[in-house]
Amino acid sequence: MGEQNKVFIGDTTLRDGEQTAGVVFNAREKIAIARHLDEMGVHELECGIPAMGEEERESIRALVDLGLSARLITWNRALVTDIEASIACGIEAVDISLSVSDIMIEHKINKSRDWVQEQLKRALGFAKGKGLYVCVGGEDASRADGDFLVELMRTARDHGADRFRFCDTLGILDPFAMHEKVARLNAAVPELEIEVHAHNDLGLATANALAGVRGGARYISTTVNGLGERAGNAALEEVVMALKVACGIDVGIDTRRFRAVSRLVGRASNREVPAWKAVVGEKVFSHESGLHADGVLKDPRNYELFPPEEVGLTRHIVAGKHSGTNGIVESYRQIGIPISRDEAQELMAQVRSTAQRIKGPLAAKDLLKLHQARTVSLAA
Ligand SMILES: CC(=O)SCCNC(=O)CCNC(=O)[C@H](O)C(C)(C)COP(=O)(O)OP(=O)(O)OC[C@H]1O[C@@H](n2cnc3c(N)ncnc32)[C@H](O)[C@@H]1OP(=O)(O)O
Ligand SMILES: O=C(O)CCC(=O)C(=O)O
Repeated sequence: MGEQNKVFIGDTTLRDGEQTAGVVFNAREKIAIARHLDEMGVHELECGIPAMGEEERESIRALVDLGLSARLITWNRALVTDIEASIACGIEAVDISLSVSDIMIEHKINKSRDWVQEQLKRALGFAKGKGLYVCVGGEDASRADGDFLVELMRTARDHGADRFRFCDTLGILDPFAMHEKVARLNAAVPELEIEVHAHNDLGLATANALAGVRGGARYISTTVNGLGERAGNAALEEVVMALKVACGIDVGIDTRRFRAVSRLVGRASNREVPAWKAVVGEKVFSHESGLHADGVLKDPRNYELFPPEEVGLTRHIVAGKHSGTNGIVESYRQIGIPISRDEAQELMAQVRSTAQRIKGPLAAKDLLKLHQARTVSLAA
C-alpha cells in the first residue's frame, strides 16, 4: 500500500454496513464476506468495534486468524481502553474517531475543541506507541470548521497519524463542496493521506466519493450494496466501476465477483438487492425497448458501459411492451425458434398486448403460445 497516485478501497461493510439499523452478521457471515472481499483484492477491511464486547472481539480475532492480504482495521473512540481492546484482538491498524463539528462537540460529546485536540494526542500517542497504523476519523468533518480541521490534521500528522478520514457523516455535501473541502485539506496538510467517507442521505455518496478523490483523497470508504447507517454509504461496486469507467482509475479489484459478493451481503444483511441497483442489480443488463435491443444486438457498446461479465452479470433481451422486430427475433432465437423479421413484425402487436395484459415481460411459454397460435391460424 502507499504507492504514488494509487487509490485504495477501505471497505467498511463489516463495520458501518453492519451498523445499519437492524442488520446483524454472524461470525460465519463475517468470515465469508471478508474472504470474498480479500480474494477480490480489496485493500483494507474495517471489520468491527472491539469496544462492543467479547462476542464482537471473538469475531474480529477469527478474521485476524484468517491471515488475509487485506489490512484489517477496527473502529475506536478516542479512548485508550478502546484501542487496548483492538490490540487484544491482534489488530495492527485502528481508526481513532473523534467528533469534529461544533454541533457534535458541544451537543453530543459535550466537550470543547481543546478537549478534542488533547484527546486526539492522548489516544494517537498511545496507539503509535504500540506500533499501530492509525487512521484518525473525523466524524461530521463535512460540518466542521475548516480552520479547526486543518489544526486537527496538523496535530494528527505531528503525532504520527497515517491518514485522516474525512467523514460526510450526514451525507449533506454535494460533489462540488466535497471536492473543495478535500482539496483545501490536502493542500494545507499534504503529508497526511485523506480518506473520504461518504453517506447517501441525498443519493450523492458515490458522486461525493469520486469528488473526494478528484480533490486529492487516496482512500475511499465503501460498503457492498451501499449498506450502512440510514440511506447507506458509497457502494463498493459503484465506486470501483465509476472510478474505472468515468475516471479511468483502475484500483486493481476483481470486479467479476461483484454480483456474488453483492448477493452474499444482500442475504446476510436481509436487505435484498433491487433489480435496478446500479452495477449489480439483476436487471441492469436487460434490454426490451426496440431501439435499445437492436443497438445491443448489433454491438453491446451501443447501450452498455461495460460488458455484464465484468461484474458477474449476464445480458438479457426481453420481449415486452416496447419490443421491436429485431428484439423479438432474438427472443424467439433464445428459446430455440428461429423466426424471420416478417414473422416478428406480424407477432409484434400480440407481444405488446400480451405484455399489457400480464403487466410484464413475456416468458418463454407466452412466446411459444403466440407462435403456436400464429402457426395454427396460418394452417387454417
Ligand atoms: C458515525 C459513526 O458511525 S461512529 C460509530 C458508531 N458506532 C456505534 O455506536 C456502534 C457500536 N457502539 C456501541 O456498542 C456503544 O455505543 C459503545 C460501546 C461504543 C459505547 O457504549 P456506551 O458506553 O454504553 O455509551 P453510548 O452508546 O450511550 O455512547 C455515548 C458515549 O460515547 C461518547 N462518545 C461518542 N463519540 C465518542 C468519541 N469519538 N470518542 C470518545 N467518546 C465518544 C459520548 O459522548 C457518550 O458519552 P457519555 O455517556 O459520557 O455522554
Ligand atoms: O469516525 C469515523 O472514522 C467513521 C465515522 C462514520 O462512520 C461516519 O462519520 O459516518
